[in-house]
Amino acid sequence: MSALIDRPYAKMNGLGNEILVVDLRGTSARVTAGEARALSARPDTRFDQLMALHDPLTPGTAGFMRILNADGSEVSACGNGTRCVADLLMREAGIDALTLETKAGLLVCSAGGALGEVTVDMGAPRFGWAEIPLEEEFADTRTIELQIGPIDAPLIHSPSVANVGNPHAIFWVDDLDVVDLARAGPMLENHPIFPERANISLAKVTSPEAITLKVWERGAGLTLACGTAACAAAVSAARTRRTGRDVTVTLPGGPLRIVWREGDDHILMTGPAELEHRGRLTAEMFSEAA
Ligand SMILES: N[C@@H](CCC[C@H](N)C(=O)O)C(=O)O
Repeated sequence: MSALIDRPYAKMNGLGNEILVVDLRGTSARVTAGEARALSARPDTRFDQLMALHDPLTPGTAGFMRILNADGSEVSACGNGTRCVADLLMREAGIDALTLETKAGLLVCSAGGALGEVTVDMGAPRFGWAEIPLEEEFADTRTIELQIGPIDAPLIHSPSVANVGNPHAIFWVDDLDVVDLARAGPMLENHPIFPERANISLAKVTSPEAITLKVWERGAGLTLACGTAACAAAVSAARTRRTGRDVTVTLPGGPLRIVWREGDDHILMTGPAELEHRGRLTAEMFSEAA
């Protein structure tokens, strides 16, 4: 019998990135990989990322978030999911700022930008090859040479890589449809250079303030938006002098504003969070969980 039965959930989205928030505060329950896959396979609880909300670990924070991808893998960061949880908790408490905690650290969140938008301080990016992590040493991760399959090699190559709480590879292109990301994504996500796999993006710089982006997410596949990919693309574009440090990143689901702040190097991500419906988890939802 699942320990999750009768726990409240909120089905949300951040620019179409499907987020399921499961409230486990006040319990010692933990979502297993099999339970996550079972929930993701259902139309009412389908998600790209599940945000399991636990009691705070650090005093002064609003909660600890365990993050699971649709394939059941646990990860350290999810930008769109963080905005969704922050929005839910700020509305619940009638406040306009709070701090959430993940395996990657503390995230300061505030109601900001346009009405209904949330800003998250995603912290400072990391660029060292071992921090991404990469399998072998690269002195400069602004551009790395990758051996890619014969079909895609002439079309996409030499990505920038960054860790913004999770690993990302950004391929710079003139045309976001130059390769079929649904086909190339799984091969690149599992490329031997990425020992923990990676999120894979195609990025087109359209002005010094604007990037368009398509993302193949590790553990979730093609999604309508990925907040951390937008952050990774923005900092990589600024590092390679393609843009300035304040950009709009437009994903299939819509735009995010990303500011890479001078001084402390922190990335500020601003965008919407939308509540679709609420419910309670039932035994039937886990009948086929492995
Ligand atoms: N959609 C998320 C990223 C979720 C985690 C990612 N798939 C990973 O495995 O690192 C976002 O909005 O950042």
